[in-house]
Amino acid sequence: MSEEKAVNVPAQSAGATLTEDAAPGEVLLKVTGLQKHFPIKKGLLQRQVGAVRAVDGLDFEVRSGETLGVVGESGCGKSTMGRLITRLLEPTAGKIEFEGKDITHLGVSGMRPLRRDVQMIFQDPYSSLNPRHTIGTIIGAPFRLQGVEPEGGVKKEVQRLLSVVGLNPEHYNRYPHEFSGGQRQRIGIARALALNPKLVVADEPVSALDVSIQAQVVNLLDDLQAELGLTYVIIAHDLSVVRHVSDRIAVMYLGKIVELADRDQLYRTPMHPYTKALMSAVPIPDPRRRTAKSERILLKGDVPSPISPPSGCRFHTRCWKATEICRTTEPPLAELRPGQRVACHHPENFEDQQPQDTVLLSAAKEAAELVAEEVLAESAETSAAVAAEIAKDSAEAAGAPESPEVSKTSGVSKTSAVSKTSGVSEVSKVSEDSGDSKGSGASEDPAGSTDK
Ligand SMILES: Nc1ncnc2c1ncn2[C@@H]1O[C@H](COP(=O)(O)OP(=O)(O)OP(=O)(O)O)[C@@H](O)[C@H]1O
Repeated sequence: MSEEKAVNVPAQSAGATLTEDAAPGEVLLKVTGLQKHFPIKKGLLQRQVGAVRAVDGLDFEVRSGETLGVVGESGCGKSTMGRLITRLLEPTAGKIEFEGKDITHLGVSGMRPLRRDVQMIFQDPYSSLNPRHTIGTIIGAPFRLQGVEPEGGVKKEVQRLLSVVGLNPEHYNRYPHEFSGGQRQRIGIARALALNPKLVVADEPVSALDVSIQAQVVNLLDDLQAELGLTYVIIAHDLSVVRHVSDRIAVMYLGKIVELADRDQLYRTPMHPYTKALMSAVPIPDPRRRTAKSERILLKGDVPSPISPPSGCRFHTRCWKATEICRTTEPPLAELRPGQRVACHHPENFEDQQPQDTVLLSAAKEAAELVAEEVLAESAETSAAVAAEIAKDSAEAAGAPESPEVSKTSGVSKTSAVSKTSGVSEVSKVSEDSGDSKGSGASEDPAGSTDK
């Protein structure tokens, strides 16, 4: 029996309450200037000699009822961010507000009510469940810790939660090792839902699971959200998981958000070169498009160390568009389009923000060798087209005669975009065929039949 069957969510029992406080769309969580620097200590006196700048100034909001996806390469600070907003870690600086209340430095007693409202689902369903406890004990633990007595008793409520996540309530007395990976993650989800939270932070909830099981757990999370009005922050290392579940997506690079946009906008017109590179690594499911020679951007080298991140734009050491200003000046996370914020001097699919800066850094020239020529040509074309459209719009809005304005503005951007990119194209030779860069074996859930 596959787990698929189990993805139905029974109606809530009379005793259970739905999240009612924040109306859908209202800001539930607000993060401002959030930082976490882990000190590096050395010597007998344990003197601080530096710091790992895991999270280095995040600003974002999570609205009630939405799913915010957070993506980025390993080590960019996603998990640290998740632990900060659930207050499992103390921030170095910045502010976290939950339902309008400042929770940044709440103590143990102040945190008690918040522990009910904000829950976390962890990546590894094998190590996050105590092997010596029955699943009844594991899922019932939050009630005991919070001193909550659910209507009908803990056992009844745990059994209800088991059926909510698609597991057999009769398996209350079984141990974690008797379940498959997908089922264990369902147990983790049931535990997270026990206290009827408002915000659930899921840190790589499916990356430890087989591909076939991943979709089932993602569907379960989706169904639970619709049924219970949950708000999610879902952390993943690539875009293939979050693209199906997120309303908005934040792309992180070296402790910072480089792009934050509505999901569809991000997929249609990514603006940060790093987003574009991440997207080009996602396998294309459409077999007709698979055969076409698709552009794939291979980023050169590893993510730089968060102990001493690069100056200016942190991505400049791996970006094929980087110019001098990228090395010296950090671009702000600016809303260049409604619903799309990006931190880039030379964004994709948009007017160049620093058109006067056309000389490529040598690192950019090297990176360009890894970027397919088609990507560079397309990038120049779309940037020029968008620039022309923006110029046209603003000319129309100003009521000015169209042609002189348009030709002037688009001319500037077009020249800069083309010259910059054509400079790159000269050194770009590589054109990659599409192909899966990731993927674990798509084997069946070994113990799927223990479900029912
Ligand atoms: N407790 C800690 N002490 C020191 N450094 C830490 C600690 N926790 C995380 N880091 C460092 O902070 C940086 C960000 O780590 P984090 O786990 O948040 O990244 P991530 O994007 O979630 O990566 P992954 O997907 O591999 O978990 C990494 O360089 C990591 O080594």
